Amino acid sequence: MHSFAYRENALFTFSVTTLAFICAIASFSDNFSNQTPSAQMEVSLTLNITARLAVTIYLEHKAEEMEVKARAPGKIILAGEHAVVHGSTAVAAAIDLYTYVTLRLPLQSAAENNDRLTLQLKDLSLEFSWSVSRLKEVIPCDSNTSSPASCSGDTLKSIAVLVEEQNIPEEKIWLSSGISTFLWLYTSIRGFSPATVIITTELPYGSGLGSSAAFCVALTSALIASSILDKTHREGWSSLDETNLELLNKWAFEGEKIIHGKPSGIDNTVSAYGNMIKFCSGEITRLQSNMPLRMLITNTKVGRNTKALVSGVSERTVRHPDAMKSVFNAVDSISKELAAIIQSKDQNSVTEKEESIKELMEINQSLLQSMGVSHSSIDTVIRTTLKHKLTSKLTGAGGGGCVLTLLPTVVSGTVVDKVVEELESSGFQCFTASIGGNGAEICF
Ligand SMILES: Nc1ncnc2c1ncn2[C@@H]1O[C@H](COP(=O)(O)OP(=O)(O)OP(=O)(O)O)[C@@H](O)[C@H]1O
Ligand SMILES: C[C@@](O)(CCO)CC(=O)[O-]
Ligand SMILES: [Mg+2]
Repeated sequence: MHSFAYRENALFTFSVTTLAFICAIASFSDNFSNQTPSAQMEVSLTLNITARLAVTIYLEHKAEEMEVKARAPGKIILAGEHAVVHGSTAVAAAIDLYTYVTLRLPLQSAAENNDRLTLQLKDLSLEFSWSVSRLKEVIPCDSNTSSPASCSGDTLKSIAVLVEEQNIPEEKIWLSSGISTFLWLYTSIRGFSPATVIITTELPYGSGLGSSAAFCVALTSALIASSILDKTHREGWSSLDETNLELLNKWAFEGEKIIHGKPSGIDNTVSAYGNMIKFCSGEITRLQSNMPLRMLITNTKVGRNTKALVSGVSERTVRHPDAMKSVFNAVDSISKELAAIIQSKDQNSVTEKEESIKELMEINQSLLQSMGVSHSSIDTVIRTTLKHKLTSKLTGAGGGGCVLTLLPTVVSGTVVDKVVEELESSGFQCFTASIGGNGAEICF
């Protein structure tokens, strides 16, 4: 297991460094005054470096645990939600609201005194904890695979027993799928080992901004980062390399399957890779926006659940396959056109491009309505913004949740303030977020 290798490695380096340090001190006292100034400088430098290394490694060795942090962004879907599950193209962008994961792994001696896996959801003041032996007893061993695999129905049932034992408060029962996903991802990637995992998020839960994907991506990033051997301390956040990004995206997709049932993969992909993407049947095209894109995000605060909404659309598709096929085809065209406009370098004025985007959003919203995923709260936001000549569409799974309103460059701050005031007086919550930022990042 990684923590063992890490400790052994640290011990070895510690011994070698200490030896070098002692030798350096000995040579310092005997010969230092007889050396040339440049040789004296070299000895001082060696002493300095070895001393620092020894202290760092001593502290690391003395530390009882190793800590890795990761974060992953939420997203907005500009066009194509739901239809993307049925093979249409969709366009999504990362936003600068993140889910953060801190993974604390006890080193070997401390692990002997602590055999628990603990999950802390800090924003909700909730903590869940299992003994490692209980996890081993209940979760089948075949779930511990080194490459991304789906969680079988039987394993999920076993995990559900472990979640039930935690007596989640009734009003927070919607967390069950997230906690099952946590247990599946953790035990699959790190096996049955003790740890404390702390989660905080800036994203509203279950509101269309990809809280489930950001949770899966951030958690997987931290788990994968814990097995990267080069843990040289770096300032701030850094991205993962392409191989690890691909790996974590596959795991996060498996996690999303537990929460969503039948995800398209767009949410975990945009959270992992960041920026703006065009996505169709697993194929990712990274988009380079060539125009300013400002969106107001309104959270209707109407709770909903992506899994139920996605399966509602699938049921409608089974009942009316031909009609729904036409709907999905229309959405596919909308997404492709939108991606082309955003990327276009032609001389069309920004205003013209914004007019086209506005219309595409309107058509997309009508098609989402025909899929049965809109909601009266979404209609209220659309009507309110339309009074100010602004266009809105739902984003994510709909059924409540968040709504996007395009803010064209010509729209003044006064108009935006008025719209926000009106929306907030209806009990909604408005915010803006920067679009197209970084994807998953880690920090040691
Ligand atoms: N920080 C978190 N900690 C634990 N579980 C989480 C967290 N964030 C999301 N979840 C899980 O994800 C579920 C919400 O996912 P859901 O897909 O329904 O909404 P969403 O991802 O916010 O919206 P959308 O899928 O439309 O973008 C929650 O009920 C919970 O189980
Ligand atoms: C509704 C949906 O299209 C987007 C949810 O953000 C589901 C998915 O693509 O997995
Ligand atoms: Mg989701």
